[in-house]
Amino acid sequence: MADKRSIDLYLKLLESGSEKKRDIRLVVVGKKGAGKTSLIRRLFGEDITDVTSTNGIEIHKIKCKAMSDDGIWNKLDDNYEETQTHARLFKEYLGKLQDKRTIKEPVEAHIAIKDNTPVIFVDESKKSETVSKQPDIIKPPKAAEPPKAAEPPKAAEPPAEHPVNPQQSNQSSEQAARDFETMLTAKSKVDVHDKEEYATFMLWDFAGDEEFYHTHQTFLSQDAMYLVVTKLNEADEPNAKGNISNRSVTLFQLWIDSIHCYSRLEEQNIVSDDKTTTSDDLDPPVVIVGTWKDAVTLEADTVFDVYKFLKI
Ligand SMILES: Nc1nc2c(ncn2[C@@H]2O[C@H](COP(=O)(O)OP(=O)(O)OP(=O)(O)O)[C@@H](O)[C@H]2O)c(=O)[nH]1
Ligand SMILES: [Mg+2]
Repeated sequence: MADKRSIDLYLKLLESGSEKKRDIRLVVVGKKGAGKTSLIRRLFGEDITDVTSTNGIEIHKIKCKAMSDDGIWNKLDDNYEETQTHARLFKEYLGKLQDKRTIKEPVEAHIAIKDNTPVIFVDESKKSETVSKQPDIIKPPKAAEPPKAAEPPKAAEPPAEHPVNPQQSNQSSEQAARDFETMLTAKSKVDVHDKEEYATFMLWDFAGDEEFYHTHQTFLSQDAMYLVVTKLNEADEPNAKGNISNRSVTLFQLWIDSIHCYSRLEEQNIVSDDKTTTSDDLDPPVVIVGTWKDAVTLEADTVFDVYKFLKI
């Protein structure tokens, strides 16, 4: 809800928890016409006959569900977004409920309600503190029956219901709990025992046009992986070998340098007993893809020498 109270509450809740970000970004860069879009289409198993030059950046988003154990990532269908949001909310909500129930045993969770006040779960141990801090909260009367022995928390169970003032009970708390449960379990079929993690795989297909280059800098970051695509057949252009003035090769070098401006790991000097060696591990990771192999006329070794010269 967009009222002021809800927004404040929402912002507080945002600060109260955290989760691992599992999104992956793969950025594909290289000279115009190098075959970036064709490569991506091939990777997606799509047709490449109608590929046209990319304008700006084309972003592909693929929703994945990752098995944490075997590392296999599965593509999800279109309604993933809502399910994922609900799963995130619901797991957090359940975690909080379970904490309340298991910290103190037996736990007697009450729902303190006040009109225009968010639902607050008060546990016995903190009752006095909570009540004194929030004097306006109406404490529900104690249940006639003795509190139940602590049970293992059940998955989709709403907060325990206690005999409370009918005016209160009919209002926000129960309704909210019911709505919440319905929304999360019935509609989106969230499996709360689901141990899998969700992530979005984003593939950025950059335009190779040199006019776009200065804007590309804005989008390069260390939290990505890169594919640098280069036309192998242009390595045999005049002066290519050992000559940085070859346009194709220069642009290739430009991309490698630009990406590594964001390097997280400085080149490390590893000192061992007898010698000092240098680690070439650079972050972010870059995969080099040679395209137009079918059009290469030089020997493979000669092409390799051109790129070797660049000391990448
Ligand atoms: N012969 C040959 N043609 C290719 C190869 N890869 C791509 N092409 C062709 O090269 C042209 C340009 O390919 P794109 O995939 O649009 O290249 P791009 O790097 O995305 O180009 P921009 O988006 O303009 O930067 C298309 O006509 C492709 O069919 C290849 O390996 N061999
Ligand atoms: Mg393209």
